[in-house]
Amino acid sequence: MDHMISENGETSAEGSICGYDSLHQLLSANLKPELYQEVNRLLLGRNCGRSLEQIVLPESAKALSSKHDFDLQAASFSADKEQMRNPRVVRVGLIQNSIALPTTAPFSDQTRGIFDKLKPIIDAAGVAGVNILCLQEAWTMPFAFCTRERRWCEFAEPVDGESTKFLQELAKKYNMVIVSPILERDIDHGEVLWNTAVIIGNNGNIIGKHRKNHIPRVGDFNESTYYMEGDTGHPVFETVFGKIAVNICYGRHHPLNWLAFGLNGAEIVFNPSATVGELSEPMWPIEARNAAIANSYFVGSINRVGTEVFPNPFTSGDGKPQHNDFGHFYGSSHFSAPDASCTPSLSRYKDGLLISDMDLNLCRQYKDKWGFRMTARYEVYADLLAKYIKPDFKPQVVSDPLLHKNST
Ligand SMILES: NC(=O)NCCC(=O)O
Repeated sequence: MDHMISENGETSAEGSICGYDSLHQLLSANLKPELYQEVNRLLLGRNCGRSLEQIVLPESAKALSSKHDFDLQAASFSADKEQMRNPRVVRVGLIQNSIALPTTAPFSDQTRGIFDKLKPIIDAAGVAGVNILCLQEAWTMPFAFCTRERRWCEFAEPVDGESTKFLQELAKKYNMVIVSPILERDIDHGEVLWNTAVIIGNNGNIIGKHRKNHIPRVGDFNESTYYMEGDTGHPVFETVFGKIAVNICYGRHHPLNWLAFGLNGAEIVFNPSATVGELSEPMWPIEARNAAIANSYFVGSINRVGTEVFPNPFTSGDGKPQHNDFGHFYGSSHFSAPDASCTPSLSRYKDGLLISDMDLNLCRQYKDKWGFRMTARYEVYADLLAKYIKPDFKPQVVSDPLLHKNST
């Protein structure tokens, strides 16, 4: 197969951009092995000259992936052995998927179709011994927020609704923490909607929830039509497997959002997302990795896959023609680590489960090595931000006096 990339990155009729499935697959298919190894070292970080250690998965997980046609990948991050602490290795999973039925199907069938599609993938995570699993943003529904139509609100459900009940069973069965990002309907507070991640404990209990902090106002991401900025702060959930947090989708563009989860002690931050190629693909591998480095924690990035077509056309408010779809959700879910290493990404097109073993001791090891927390000088920035939010704030700009002399 020819592996050239078209200039505009357009999707070909076969549904793949000139036939490549992921950046790493593109590079490995086109570079000489010694060059690929060097590119890998730079792209994937410190482990990867030696390549990430492989995880041997049980045949039962592999069989589920073949039978139900989803991508199954696994890789392990390494950490140094310590004298005073035992390793704290946890197995973490990310699931990316396309929707199951057309957006014109009855809504309950659409949700049920996604449950049925995800069940074997979650089973695969379970039999593979995953301890913490995260699903994609608004996983129970098509990403209909582009439309601004009210009817898609019907997909919203309470934190203890149908999808939570479905996952509680599986969490209990597999002794697995599950992070479930849904469109939430807060029945007790006037039926208000939120973009929420429900944290389900390994005993099937609900540990808590987090509501998306930053709402996009870009392209067709008309999410402010549906819900408001979250009111839950930056909670870190202490689970039996480690301290986790959730930075939902567009929150990844806000370094202070990442920082806040870090200040609260997160060891793994999940970024369940829904984003499309034209808008964000070049940013995708950079932002999560940067957050993991800057905050000395692991990041799990998840994006849905496929193109979702809606019955009524909508515009992007940019003078371009109306259209019925958002563009291509490019998948590419992956993990990043505090030492700047990351896993190869899942496919741009296919449903998938990515599994990674990570020793959470690496977080402290990298705090000790780089001292970012010690050198951060938070008080300087606290002072600047306190001034910035005041109406009388004046930016600290020192102008060249000649600049103004010359212009008069
Ligand atoms: N779901 C969501 O917040 N998408 C916004 C687009 C982006 O952040 O790439």
